[in-house]
Order: sequence, then structure tokens, then C-alpha cells
Amino acid sequence: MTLTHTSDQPPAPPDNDTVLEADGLTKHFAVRRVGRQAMTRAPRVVHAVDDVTLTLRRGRVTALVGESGSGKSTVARLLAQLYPRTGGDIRLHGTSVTVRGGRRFRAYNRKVQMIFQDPFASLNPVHTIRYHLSRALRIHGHGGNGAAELQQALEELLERVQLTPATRYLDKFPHELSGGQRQRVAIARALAADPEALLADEPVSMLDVSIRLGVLNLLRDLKERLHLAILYITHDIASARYFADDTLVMYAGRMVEGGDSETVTQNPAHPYTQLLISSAPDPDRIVGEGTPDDTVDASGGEPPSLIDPPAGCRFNPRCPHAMDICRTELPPRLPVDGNPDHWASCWLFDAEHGPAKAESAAKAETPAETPSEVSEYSNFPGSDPPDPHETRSGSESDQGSAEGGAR
Ligand SMILES: Nc1ncnc2c1ncn2[C@@H]1O[C@H](COP(=O)(O)OP(=O)(O)OP(=O)(O)O)[C@@H](O)[C@H]1O
Repeated sequence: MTLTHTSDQPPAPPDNDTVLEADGLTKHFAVRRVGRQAMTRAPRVVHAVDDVTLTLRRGRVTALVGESGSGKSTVARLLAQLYPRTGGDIRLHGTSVTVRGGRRFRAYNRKVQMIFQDPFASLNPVHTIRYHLSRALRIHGHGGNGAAELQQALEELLERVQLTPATRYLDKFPHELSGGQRQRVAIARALAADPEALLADEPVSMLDVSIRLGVLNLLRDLKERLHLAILYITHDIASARYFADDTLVMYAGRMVEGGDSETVTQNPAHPYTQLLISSAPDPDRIVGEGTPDDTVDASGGEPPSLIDPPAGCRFNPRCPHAMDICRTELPPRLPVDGNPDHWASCWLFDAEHGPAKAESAAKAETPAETPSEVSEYSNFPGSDPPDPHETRSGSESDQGSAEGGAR
């Protein structure tokens, strides 16, 4: 296999180099007008994503967290160049890139791969795992010369996602695998391109709770061994703390807070992030359901219409601290507690307008419930520094070595 990173090579130290950047990324979807509306109403748009700026770095996981409809998937699809953007810029290694299909898209796609939420839908049920992976290897020029090299590349790919022995899986159909095994195959297919960035859109939310951690550990292992830059999209801020180096929080199409994951989850600054954390689902609810409920309702209120979003801060109608300025002026990114790496788009942190000190004091008196107290991840040994072999042992049930093969 001609992938650049092999497990035999001594790993290069993660260098935090910028791989992929979004700058002022904006996506508005036109609202279809039907019947008489088409004649009488002005065209309207859904403000799905407005002015999103983020950086994905080599060897780091960046979580993008927010409730349903906040624009997370749209950001991922924009970064994957699956949607044309309304505004803003996407840069790969500092070079602005806009591609729509064709050879240039394929070249971009080789560097930036996406993993989708639903491993059931992302693999064609009539084709074997061998077919899916061979096709991906060939498309990206990593199929080798001849059958022997292709077989070697296929086995290496499956071993990389810890489906071993590989030969047990290659001729299976997707329905013969568990959900976790299918998601591992989808990850292997993305790795066939030998990418530098992975855009993982809720990669574990459709999996059984018992196997989510194994797939997250696999992604973390790949990040460390292959130095991938990973965007991890989730509605579950607890898993962001466990898994991501950096966390960005989105609300109603806009970024509201960002910083290293420990700081954002342990010392959330934006009232929306605080709400998200205090509403993190309790373990019983997660364990009881296949698809977690990501509706934040602790304070009452609903996210706003994105066709006609509120002026100023979009969270102001739900915010218990809203001031006049919040209803009229969009808050810029402001440093929190003097930490330049932790920011919030919130007037509370503005020296002129915000009672930041009083706010911090109030927070200290009534600390938000931390994800560690409610997380399905907190009881796992994986909360400690990662062990590259972690997913090979323990109670994992989705990988080959633990389950004894495909279903
Ligand atoms: N193709 C589309 N046409 C029109 N509106 C869209 C389209 N795709 C997304 N939207 C709207 O854009 C907003 C953001 O959607 P998006 O799927 O990006 O949110 P999300 O945070 O990923 O939510 P979820 O977690 O439910 O997938 C939503 O209001 C959604 O209805």
C-alpha cells in the first residue's frame, strides 16, 4: 500500500501545523416559495451558517458542538466542498480552495475526507467490504500494481481500523457486520485516500452506547499515529471533553465559544455553553436509547428561526443575562478571563458593557454540572491519556479481535 503513514515508521511528532481553515464561512439556503408565495414574497433564506471561522491542526481533534439545527453538518459539508458556500474562504495549507466536482475536487477530497453519521446508509448493501475498499484505494491511486499489492493494501486498511484478521471481513456484506464494525469500515474507506483531515459528522451517535467509546478511541489512535487533523461534530459536549483537544460551540448558525476542551467544558463562559453543559443527558437516558435526545430544554425556549434570526446575539431571547446591547449588536469574539485561547462571543466579556467580574463570581457560587459527572465516558479507562492498544482489549464488541469476527 502506498499510504504515507505506516505503523512501521517512527511517528513524527504532532506539530500542530494548520491543515484546514475556514474564515468567515457562510451558507444561506434559499427557501423554496410555492404557489402564490412565489409571486408575492421576496426570496427568503435559511441562515444555516454565518461567519464561521475555525482551524484544524495536524494531530489535533477539534470538536464542533451544538444542538440539532445549529449548523454543524453544514459546516462539515462546506469544508468537504460538498456545498457551494455563500461567503467566506476555505484554505488548505494556506491556499484558498473552491472546487465543484471534477479532478480538482478529487484532489481536494484526497486530503479532506468525511465520515458520516450513519454507517448503515454510507455503505452500499449489495457490495462487499472488499469492493468498497478496493474502489476507494483505486480512486485515490493507492491500489498498488496487481492483485497481491491490492490484497496487501486491503488488509493493511482493515488492520488500521482494528478489524483483524482482515481476511475475515473482506468478503462480508455490510449487513453481516455490527454497527461499530460498519463504522470502522467507513473509516477505513476514508483512510484509503491517505487524508490529512477527517471531518467526522456525529460518527458515534447512531452506534450502541457500549461501542461508542471504542470508535472514538480508534479515531484518537489514528489522530496520534497518522497525525490527522480531525473535526469531530457532536451534540454531546461530554464526549467533546473526553475526546477533543479543542472545542468550539455553535448556536443557531454562529460560533459562540471556543478554547481548549478542558477549559470550555470545565469553565464555560457563554450562557449557551453553560446551558448545554447543565442539560447534558444523564447516563441512564443515554444507555436507554439508541439515538440520544439532543434537545436542550433546561431554560425553556427554543432555538430561533434561521429564516429570520434575532438581531444582535442569536441567543438573546433565551439568555438570562441579556442586556440591551445583546438585542441589537452582534458580540465579537472576546477573551475570557484574560486567556487569549479561550473566547466567547458574548457582551458579558466586554470591558465596557459586560459585568464579567460579577458574572464570574455568580458562576463560582453556582457551578454548572460538569460533563464528567454525567458522562457515559467518565467511567471508562479511556479518560486517561490514550493507549494506542486500548481498543484491542476490554469489553469492546464491534471490533474483530474482541468479537471473534463479523456477525
Ligand atoms: N439543504 C438544505 N436546504 C435548506 N435548509 C437546510 C439544508 N440543510 C440544512 N438546512 C437547515 O440549516 C440549518 C442547519 O442544519 P444542519 O443540518 O447543518 O444542523 P446540525 O447542527 O448539523 O443539526 P443535526 O445535528 O440535526 O444534523 C437547519 O435549520 C436546517 O434545517
